[in-house]
Amino acid sequence: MLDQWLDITLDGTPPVRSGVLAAYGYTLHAPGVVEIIPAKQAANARACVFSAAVHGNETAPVELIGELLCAIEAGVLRPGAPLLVMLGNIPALRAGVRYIDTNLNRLFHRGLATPGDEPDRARALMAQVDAFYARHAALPPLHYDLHTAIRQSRYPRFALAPFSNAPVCLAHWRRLAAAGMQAALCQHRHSWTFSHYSRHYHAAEAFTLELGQVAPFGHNDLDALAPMLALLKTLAGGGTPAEACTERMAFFRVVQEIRRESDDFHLCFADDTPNFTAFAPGTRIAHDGQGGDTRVSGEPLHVVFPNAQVEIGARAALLAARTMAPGAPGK
Ligand SMILES: O=C(O)CCC(=O)N[C@@H](CCC(=O)O)C(=O)O
Ligand SMILES: [Zn+2]
Repeated sequence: MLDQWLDITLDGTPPVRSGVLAAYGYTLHAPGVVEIIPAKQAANARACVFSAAVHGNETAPVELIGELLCAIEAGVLRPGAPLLVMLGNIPALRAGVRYIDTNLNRLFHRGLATPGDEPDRARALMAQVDAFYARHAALPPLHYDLHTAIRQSRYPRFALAPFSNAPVCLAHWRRLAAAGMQAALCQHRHSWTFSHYSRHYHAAEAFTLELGQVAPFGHNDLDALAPMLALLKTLAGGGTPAEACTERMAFFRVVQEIRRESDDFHLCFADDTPNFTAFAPGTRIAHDGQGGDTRVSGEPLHVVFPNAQVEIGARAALLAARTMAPGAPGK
């Protein structure tokens, strides 16, 4: 069943809703939401949420989670931790597009009152996460929301830490370094993404993980993601993840968010500029008919997720400053 989970989700016709095997039980709680409960919970187990396809055209994370579920189904991986696997935007996944009406990854807020299919899906996903963490309240909560980026990147694999007053534990960064993440970006304010939801409302170890560039199914470089798959398997098995020195990663903090305020908006650099490209102080980055010009001030800043085509009022780019690696000598 688990190895056909993507097909079942896309067809919308699950043959069975739950099952019990020797090593684990599973329950389909909702379309695209499956929970795996180990027969024997490991001592180091965390309550693990792995989500993918919050943007429907980001296929590498779906393939990666498919590999994980196949390993469990084949008996190669014995679950040792409760695991909630979620596919975010199923209609967008079917259509191979980022979203249908609005960006699902801006809607994860308990006060969300907007009507519509994507807001309804955000409410359903938030409720599933709440119920899962409540069922496993004795375990540390963890949420990896897996994505791929629209553009090329100077660091193809990078982690975003949602805004929080509590710093990220050094061990969490060290795990991501061992899993092949090449950079980290700490958000400077609430952003109402799915990983932010778990961090903000559940104090989970939560990250958005960018795992390369958007590509159609079958065109993703899963070899580059082998260390990340190993981390997902270790967490699902309830094991102790490998750690590596944080100096392997480049660290950044967001200092400014550029929003598109009007139709008359453009970015002042080439469309193929990779994520994390640095711009010197004084450089004009964006022009908006309503908001005016945005220029780099103070220190060189690195542009991340530039996208002039976003909805009016939405984030069109982040500007980030380089910081020291946490735990590096001298810190
Ligand atoms: O490449 C892009 O422009 C967007 C890739 C993407 O979907 N990124 C996430 C990041 C979430 C966060 O800011 O934590 C998003 O934009 O939702
Ligand atoms: Zn995404």
